[in-house]
Amino acid sequence: MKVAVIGAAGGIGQALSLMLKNRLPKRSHLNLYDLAPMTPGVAVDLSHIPTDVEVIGYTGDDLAVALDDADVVMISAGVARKPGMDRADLFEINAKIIQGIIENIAQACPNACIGIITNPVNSMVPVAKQVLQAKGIYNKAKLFGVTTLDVTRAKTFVGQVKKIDPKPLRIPVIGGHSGVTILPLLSQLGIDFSEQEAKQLTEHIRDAGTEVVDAKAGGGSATLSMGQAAGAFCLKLVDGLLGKSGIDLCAYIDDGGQYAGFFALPIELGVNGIERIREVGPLSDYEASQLEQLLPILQAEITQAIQWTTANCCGDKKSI
Ligand SMILES: NC(=O)c1ccc[n+]([C@@H]2O[C@H](COP(=O)([O-])OP(=O)(O)OC[C@H]3O[C@@H](n4cnc5c(N)ncnc54)[C@H](O)[C@@H]3O)[C@@H](O)[C@H]2O)c1
Ligand SMILES: O=C(O)C[C@H](O)C(=O)O
Repeated sequence: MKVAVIGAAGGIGQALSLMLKNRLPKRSHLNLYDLAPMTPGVAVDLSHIPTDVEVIGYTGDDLAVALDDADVVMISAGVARKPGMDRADLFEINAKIIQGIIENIAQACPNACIGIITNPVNSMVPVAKQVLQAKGIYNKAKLFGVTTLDVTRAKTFVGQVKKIDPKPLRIPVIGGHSGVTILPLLSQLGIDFSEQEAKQLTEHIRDAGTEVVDAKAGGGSATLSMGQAAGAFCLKLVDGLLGKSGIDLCAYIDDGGQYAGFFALPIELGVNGIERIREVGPLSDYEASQLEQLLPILQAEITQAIQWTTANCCGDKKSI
């Protein structure tokens, strides 16, 4: 397996790369790229960990070299928010970064699975789709917005409230990755929640990113929990690509028009990326009302992405 991490010298990139150096299958290759000149040094640092994963760091003009023939590309390149900002405020600056990276992927590793961590995820994934479509290589089974942290948080907070071990919990989190578009399906856990508990937990999961941003007081957003979540996502993707069966997770994917065009859904992974989209299952009345409210918000974020790509890079191509 060859995995490339783009944005590898950043807070998430370093935590993610550490996990991958330790946990990728033997004889894997881990390529790190970041604009930051320290990136080869991050790779040298990691290379002293005794695992059978070769790690090489690239910077400057070497993005295409870092991406060459990658099976999986994890993207955390971009800017993180500060207190008082919404994820959507990062749109302009991060859309240009995603566009550039995806154009390089189209050349260097057109068959790679792509995991987008960069915010706003709700819009960056549709930007990536448009760019891939314009290059004629879009494969909806291989493009993912990484929403694993929402599931991680849902498990942690339910564990805290109910005083139970969070590890074995399986909580689908659907929708998107911003404020009210994050919809944890607590009713599917088989645990009794009062109406107030379900509402408070849902709000806590939705606000958790802002909680970290505020607590870091201008020093960025979640990096360590996200590095761990992105690592878990990537390792599952790799397991699927290697043919392991029963690999499930939730991710923000092309929903084929079923919800908003893109939507976080439970999926099964396989040798070609997304093997199948699983049924969402029954929703409580509260969850159904939240779903209704989030759809127009998510649609607007996707429309913004389509309009931006149409104006900036892919105007002559079909939109979502
Ligand atoms: N999906 C999620 O759940 C989730 C969670 C946390 C953060 N994020 C997002 O992830 C992104 C990264 O967060 P972070 O905390 O790691 O930020 P960071 O500032 O620590 O790291 C970002 C890195 O990207 C690099 N970079 C910028 N432009 C680049 C380019 N064109 N090519 C290569 N590298 C480039 C920077 O040099 C920096 O090292 C942010 O947009 C943040 O909002 C997403
Ligand atoms: O909140 C952020 O800006 C980062 C990330 O999306 C998160 O959920 O922690």
